[in-house]
Amino acid sequence: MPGTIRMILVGAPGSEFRRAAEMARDAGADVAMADTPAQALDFLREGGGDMVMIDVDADIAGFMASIRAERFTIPVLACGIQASAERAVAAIRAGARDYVPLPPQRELIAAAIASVIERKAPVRIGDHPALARAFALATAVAPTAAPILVTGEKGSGKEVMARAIHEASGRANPLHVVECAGIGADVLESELFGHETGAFPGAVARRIGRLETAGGGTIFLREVGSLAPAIQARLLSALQEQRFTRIGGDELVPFRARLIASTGMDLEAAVHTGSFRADLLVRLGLVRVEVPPLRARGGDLAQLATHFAERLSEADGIVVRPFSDATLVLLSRYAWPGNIRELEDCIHRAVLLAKGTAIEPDDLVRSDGTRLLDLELAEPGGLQIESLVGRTVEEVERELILHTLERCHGNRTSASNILGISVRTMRNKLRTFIEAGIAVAPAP
Ligand SMILES: Nc1ncnc2c1ncn2[C@@H]1O[C@H](COP(=O)(O)OP(=O)(O)OP(=O)(O)O)[C@@H](O)[C@H]1O
Repeated sequence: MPGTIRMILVGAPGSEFRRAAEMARDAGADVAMADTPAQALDFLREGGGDMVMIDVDADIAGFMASIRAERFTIPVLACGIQASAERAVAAIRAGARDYVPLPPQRELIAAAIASVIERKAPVRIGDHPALARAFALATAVAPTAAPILVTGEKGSGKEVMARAIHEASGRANPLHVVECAGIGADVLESELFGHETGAFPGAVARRIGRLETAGGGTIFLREVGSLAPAIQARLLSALQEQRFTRIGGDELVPFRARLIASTGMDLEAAVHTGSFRADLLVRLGLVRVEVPPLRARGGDLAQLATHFAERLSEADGIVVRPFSDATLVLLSRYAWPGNIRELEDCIHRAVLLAKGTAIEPDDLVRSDGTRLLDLELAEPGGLQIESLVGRTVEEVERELILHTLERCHGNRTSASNILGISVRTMRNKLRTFIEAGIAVAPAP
């Protein structure tokens, strides 16, 4: 099933553990039962995994040390039958992310899975033409093996797009999501390519990497612009040769997976500064799908806000309140630099804060505590044509470009998308502005 997660359950094969495994399967996980931490490590080395649930009585500290040494980045939850609070706390101190009591409760197991792995149901809200065009392109190329580069601002829905492409591709294996930002280069290299025994001091056994476990499935590289140069070189070679070697080995492993990469960066600029390989960008960006920023998606905003308000109210057991008209206006005037993720968080806070019959402007608060009402927001459609009379087209165009760029926090691709011009045209215009000594918002 696309999106299935692999959970490794470590503990004595008693009935409570079997029951927990059944519930995890019901919650959508693919469960492998390991009797010991050593067997769990073998499972991880051979087939990878998305989360581990381990008996609170097992040597959790030792297990955590092993997975760190072997460069696994996997969330671990402790579980146990009538464990004392001290044991649960000790497990968390040893590195477990949470504690789940056994006998298992269905909701707790489901919540544990959902909290650790953000299993995003492929809900896709929105039908704005810019998004529809992006989906149409993505669907058209989905069945091919061509790599796809999904671009767009932070939180705009690039992973949602990648999941849609994967589903439309008909590839049976789950989507393998690999986070490239904020992870050490060594750890990421093992995660992707695997390693052989003795490849580095902690490599006590062979590990199979994502490129191998993915088989003929799809690998989604989030924030590909963060890849270290050595990994870029390895990845390029894997794409060119359709095979690769594990770290420290010389066996050639076939590479059959489809690659989807996402970026919120201007990769052309990264190529320019030398932090990203031009040849890799050509390979990865054979097909580009641009996810538009939320502020450019018109009516999608109200649709998404309503969807989140309903879903989050229900999840929190709160009565579903509609948005007042003033709230809808305020939502449409804010620029949403964090895009759909920011909208979702803001609506969640509003759902919790609202006390009246509707969600009011007062209930819209940013994560830093600022009320949207207190911000100076642009009036949609507030542009007075009269104010333009007497100015040259060139002047107005320049102002429009510079303001749009500023609202997009310097992101050239997003700004050109909103303006309906190519990135190349945008760059040429910006060059002429800079040459004329006009300040231009720097690229993010
Ligand atoms: N069309 C959509 N319908 C409903 N929810 C959406 C849609 N697009 C995005 N979301 C939600 O918005 C959030 C951000 O989406 P996603 O993770 O795909 O963004 P992203 O661009 O990949 O983020 P990042 O820049 O951090 O990598 C997620 O919670 C996702 O479920």
